[in-house]
Amino acid sequence: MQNSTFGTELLHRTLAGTKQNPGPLTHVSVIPSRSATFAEWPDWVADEVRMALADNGIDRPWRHQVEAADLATSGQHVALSTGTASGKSLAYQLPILTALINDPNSTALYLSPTKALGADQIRAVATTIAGRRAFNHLQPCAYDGDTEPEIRQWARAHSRWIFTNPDMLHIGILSSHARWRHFFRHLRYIVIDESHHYRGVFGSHTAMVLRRLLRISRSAGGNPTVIAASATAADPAGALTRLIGEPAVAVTEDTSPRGERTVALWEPDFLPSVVGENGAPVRRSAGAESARLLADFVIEGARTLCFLRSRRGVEITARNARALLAGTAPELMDRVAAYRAGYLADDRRRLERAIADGELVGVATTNALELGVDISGLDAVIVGGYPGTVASFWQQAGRAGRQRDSGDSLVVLVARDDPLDTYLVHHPAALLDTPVEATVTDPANPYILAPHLLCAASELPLTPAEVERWDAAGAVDDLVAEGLLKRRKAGWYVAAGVEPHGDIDIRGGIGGQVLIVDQTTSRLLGTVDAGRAMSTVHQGALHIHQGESYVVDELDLVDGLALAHPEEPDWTTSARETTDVTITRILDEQRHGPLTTALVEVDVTHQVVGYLRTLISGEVLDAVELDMPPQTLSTRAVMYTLTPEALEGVGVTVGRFPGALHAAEHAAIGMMPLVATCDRWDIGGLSTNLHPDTGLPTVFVYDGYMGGAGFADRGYEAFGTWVAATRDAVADCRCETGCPSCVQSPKCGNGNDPLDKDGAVKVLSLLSRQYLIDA
Ligand SMILES: Nc1ncnc2c1ncn2[C@@H]1O[C@H](COP(=O)(O)OP(=O)(O)OP(=O)(O)O)[C@@H](O)[C@H]1O
Repeated sequence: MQNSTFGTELLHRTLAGTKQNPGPLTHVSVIPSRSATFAEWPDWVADEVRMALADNGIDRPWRHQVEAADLATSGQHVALSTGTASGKSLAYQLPILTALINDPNSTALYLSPTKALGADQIRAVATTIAGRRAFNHLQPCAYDGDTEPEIRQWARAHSRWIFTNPDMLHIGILSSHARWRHFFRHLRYIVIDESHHYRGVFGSHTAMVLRRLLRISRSAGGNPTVIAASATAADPAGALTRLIGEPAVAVTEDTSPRGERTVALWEPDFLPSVVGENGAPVRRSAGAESARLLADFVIEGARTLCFLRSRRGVEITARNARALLAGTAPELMDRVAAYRAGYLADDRRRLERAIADGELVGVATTNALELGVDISGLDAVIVGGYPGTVASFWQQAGRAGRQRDSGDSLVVLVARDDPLDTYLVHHPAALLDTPVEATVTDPANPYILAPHLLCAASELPLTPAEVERWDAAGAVDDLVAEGLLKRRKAGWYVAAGVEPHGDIDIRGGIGGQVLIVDQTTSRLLGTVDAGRAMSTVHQGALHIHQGESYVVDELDLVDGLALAHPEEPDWTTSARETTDVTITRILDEQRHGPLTTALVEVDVTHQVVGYLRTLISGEVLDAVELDMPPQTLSTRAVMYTLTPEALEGVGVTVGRFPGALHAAEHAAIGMMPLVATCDRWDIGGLSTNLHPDTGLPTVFVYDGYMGGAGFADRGYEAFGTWVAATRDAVADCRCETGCPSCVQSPKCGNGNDPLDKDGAVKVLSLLSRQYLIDA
């Protein structure tokens, strides 16, 4: 192991208590500390701004802050991509505050993916300008779903810096842009904070909302410059360009100071007496292992944040850590708490203060604390389960370090029972030396584009130049044919009576919605995309809402209602569904000897046939049958075929085709997030030893959204990297015949049967070899 440092010492002391053989630690790296590089204040920065910052303890800017601010001031859209707590806020505050002082009419718009982050940023700005007359007329104000109607009216009339989110921008601002005309005419800057969050379907919707924002502002006479901030973005300039549809430049060199950071990768052991599906072994859960580490770190006096993927996981981990402390250090029990979205704002603020001033030593949290909230300077971060993207991992890791004492810190990633987690803890370079993944968006998806075209046309007539720029001619023709758009001299208008804004749920996905209602109180708990309702809120499904759990009593597809009641069972549910795929169009195809890969349009027909109930330990309680109608999804898929001869040539006999292809498909789905910014629940798959459209053994991996979300396209582009990593993940797993860490899938329609782990390694090796030979 490396030099004795804060992180490695803390690890050593923690490991002293584990008996596992081989030990849980699969890798340790030490990232050295770095000192700050300062720059001079640019001449254009208003004196009042400089003085306000100095009073807030900022005497000199770091170089990257000035670089980004200079670019924005010169009118270039800029993406600032530097580490967590590297002062990205200052980089946009400098040009905005200066512009707002110099031009008493100018305005600014701040967008964040969550309301909590927006609230945090307003507080930061309010603190900076508090008590200074020069800033009296700024009136920064939140404008989101929580803002009272009177305040909204006031904000429209008086605020020069509005803090909102893409949802509100779409439904509450662009839809009534005439009332915002003065604001848009003088709009100088748009901030897109945490811009890597705009990915997949949400990102594609947001991309269209931003294009609409820019056109409305320009038509009102404004000419805003976009400043995007993200702790971690691959190709930040390209990502921002894709998001706003206009050229952007990037600043990526982080010049803020940082303490030494030790990163450890940790794989929990198998549980000796627990049996999973089809007799597979089960590892100790990432939550249970994280609770143990959290308790250990707290005993060592290390201020620790522990990130878990679910709200339920957060509650259980905090409870388990406290239970462990009850036995060894009861005086520390009250210094461990849970934090997640869904708590009341006051409770959250209280917890944030308690974390900041050290009253709380250990906190289990969801990614609610990953975004922006200015909490840093902690000693350790436990990441309980890979958060899905390299970007999120670094964002969470970045909560430790800097500010306090030496700023040295320890970050531990605890693997979950999942092929991607297994792969990463055994291939540290894929996590630690890899640039973060490119965000995937697909605003050209006709199911996303068409409703936004209607919104755009209802806001201002669509011009031929815009239709061309948005590559929307086909979609516009379809909308005209449906009678929703009308062509007139000045462009396209919406037909009378069409009110398109309310039909788009920019986070929910595509298509209609099913309402989830607590039938004991008639309270609306939330909504789910109609296409996903049968697999997520079927009768008997466990539904978690803001940390409270509910069990669904009835799913009424005709009325679009799922009726549930509160219940805290000790099991979770996962739907089992059967799937058929038909190829409707081949978009691109490549032949590599016996292997053919293709990007295709497909119709996927699903039928939910039942669900499994699984105990928190991973043990399967039972399987329940359901009788549900089939439904069809038109989407895009990446697919491959192999000839039977090639499969037999690598030792997979005909009888083993189904198990080998099925296992290879599951693992590939689990590994897709490595190359595309998606979750395994965003995609689905099908494998068959003989597909009617190809006449060959075939595997499909498709986007789980109408029209696709761009994931299959990424899988097709990055096919070589994706299958090679999948092969390694399966081959490296220490189980004998397959487990959830490699080839079992938590949502398999066939109960994870048949699965042939050895066959999958042979198939994946063949794919990898063939693809490389002929690439
Ligand atoms: N030039 C500077 N000199 C000293 N401190 C600074 C400087 N710039 C920013 N800071 C401080 O660094 C801390 C982190 O800044 P900030 O929250 O803006 O970072 P961020 O990059 O936006 O964080 P996140 O990744 O959480 O969005 C704040 O406490 C801020 O006051």
